This record gives sequence, C-alpha cells and structure tokens, in this order.
Amino acid sequence: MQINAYWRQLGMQSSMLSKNKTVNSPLKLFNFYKDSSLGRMINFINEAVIVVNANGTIEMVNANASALIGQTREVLLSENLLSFFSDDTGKVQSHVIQCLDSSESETIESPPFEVVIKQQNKPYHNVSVEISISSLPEELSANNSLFICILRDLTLHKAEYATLKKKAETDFLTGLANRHKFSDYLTRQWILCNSNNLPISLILIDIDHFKLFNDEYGHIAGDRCLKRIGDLLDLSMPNRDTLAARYGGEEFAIVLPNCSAQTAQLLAIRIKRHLAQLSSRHFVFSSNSRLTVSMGVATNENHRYESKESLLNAADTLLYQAKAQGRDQICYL
Ligand SMILES: Nc1nc2c(ncn2[C@@H]2O[C@H](COP(=O)(O)OP(=O)(O)OP(=O)(O)O)[C@@H](O)[C@H]2O)c(=O)[nH]1
Repeated sequence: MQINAYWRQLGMQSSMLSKNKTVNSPLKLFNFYKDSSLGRMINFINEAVIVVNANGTIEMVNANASALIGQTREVLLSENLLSFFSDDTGKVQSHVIQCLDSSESETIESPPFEVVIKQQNKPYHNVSVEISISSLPEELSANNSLFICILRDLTLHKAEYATLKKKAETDFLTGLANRHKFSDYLTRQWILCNSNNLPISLILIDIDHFKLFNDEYGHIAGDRCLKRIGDLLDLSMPNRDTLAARYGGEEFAIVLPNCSAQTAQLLAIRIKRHLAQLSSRHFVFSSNSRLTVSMGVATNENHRYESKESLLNAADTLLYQAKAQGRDQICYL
C-alpha cells in the first residue's frame, strides 16, 4: 500500500502527509538492513523490537515482536505499526506520530506508554503492551530517520497487579472487602451520590457478646462463625453496587449507594432474619440462647449529613443505641 494513502486511510492530518521525508520501499530496506549489524543485533535482544521509519512503516522486526503481534515478519514489513493498535480515541496514534515527527537532528526517547495491540493470529484478542520509542543515530539509519520501538507484554504484570490489589482489599478471614476498601468505596460513592442528588445508606452490624462465644467455643470456632456470617452478608447483597465489608473484629458494614432509608431498613430486617436462622442452626450457647446481632442504619437523603464521616458517625451512634437498648435489634432514625 502507498504510504501516503495509508496515512490518509488512518485519517492523518494533511500536514503530516506533506512532510518531505525520504522513505524507501520497506522490503528494499529490509534487505539492506537484515545483514547489517543493527539487523543482526535486534534478533539477539530478548525483547520485542520493531524498527520503523518516520511514517511508522515497519522496516525491521525481531522474532519476539512478530510473536507478540501474531504475524510473520514478512507480512509485518509491509505494514504500518499503527495498524496493529486498538486505539478508539486516537490518542496513542497522535502520541506515536508526535514521537516520529521529530526533526532529523533531534534525539527522541519517549517515556514508556501503554498501547493495546490487536493480536493477528487470535481474532478479537487484544494484549496490553508498554512501548518506548527512541530515535536511532544517523550512522545506523542510513540517511533515513529510523526509530526503535521496544514493546513489553503487560499481561503477566497486569494479572499480578490485579491479584495483589485484590489481596490488599480483601479481609483474609471472611473474604469480604476489608476496612481499607470499605473506606475507599464509601468515599467514592459518597461523592457520586451527592453530585447526582441520590441517597446513600450505611448499615453497621456488630455481633452481640462475641467474647462469650469465643470463651465458650474457642477462637477457631469464632473464626468459622465470622466466616459464615461474612458469606451470608455477601449472599444478601441486593446488587453489584452494594458493598459488604468486615469493618473490624466482629463488626461488619454495608454501603448502599442510591438506596433510600426505607429500602436500607428493609434490607437490615431481612439480613437480621437470615442471621437468626443461621444462628439457631449453628451458633447456640450452652444456655440455649443463640448468637444475635445489633445494627445501626443511617441514610443521607436531602443533604442531611454534611460528610461521609457524619453519616458513619450516625450509623455508629445508632448501633450503640441498639446495644444500649438490650442488643438483638436494629436502630434507625
Ligand atoms: N475468633 C475471633 N474472634 C475475634 C476476632 N476479632 C475479634 N474477635 C473477638 O471479638 C470479641 C469482641 O469483644 P467485645 O468488644 O467485648 O464485644 P462483645 O463481646 O461482642 O460484646 P458487645 O459487642 O458489647 O455485645 C473479642 O473477644 C475478640 O477477641 C477474630 O478475627 N476471630
């Protein structure tokens, strides 16, 4: 494909098209470069390496890069690097063009940036890649501005990051969100609900006399009890926006964005009923009484509270009111 026609097809600006840069046929250049020291060197680099000219046409490519894109070297050589990017916004294209559009005397070393590559051998399969672009010195370019692009597959890195992030946000014992995640989520949802004039509710749940349960059955049974309560809360969440978290030792919290006071109260009643059923079956003291919970429910409607901290304080006060009034009950305004 003619290079200028290619750029037009990509919708490039006419100023870019009119740049008077010397561009030889890629195949001709490939034959020229493949036996050069540069050509031999990139084959030994243990990274995916692509050399492009100022128009983005691929002039050299090593085996790692060819495997990453999922296309043979021969096919890649007649293509433009940008045609393999998945770039709906066009931001990556403009950035690459900016890097390649340097004057010939200028040395370019772009900080690495992320692009998504459409893998050619796996339809609809995209891979996130970090790319850095540097201009090659004149003696290696044979009078033709050349740029070396190093591509690093981010798939493994992203998977590891996701695993670590999940771990950092999860309570080890119950598998619910931990307090850190709860706090972040409440902050985000508080801002979102307030800016959209939507209510937001909070339920705090504290197990009654849990110390007695631990004293009677031991800490391992206590842990099992916390885990089962966590599972039940998780199963009771009405939608994906609702977040159940372990707030402290034997305390749980539920964030309910876009949820009215009435709906939050009904949910609290339902959860308490389910917990009572679970308790009657599994968590009964030798005195024959079962494990119970106390709950505080607060809702920010019509800007009742000035901050998320005030909402949290309100739910906490209501929870302690439930404790003070004899436990095993729900308090709300
Ligand atoms: N097994 C187990 N126990 C825990 C864990 N975290 C906190 N606890 C126990 O929870 C109990 C909390 O005791 P308190 O704060 O006195 O509260 P309580 O006995 O539930 O009494 P009230 O809240 O006043 O009804 C303590 O005995 C803690 O050891 C945990 O991860 N596992």
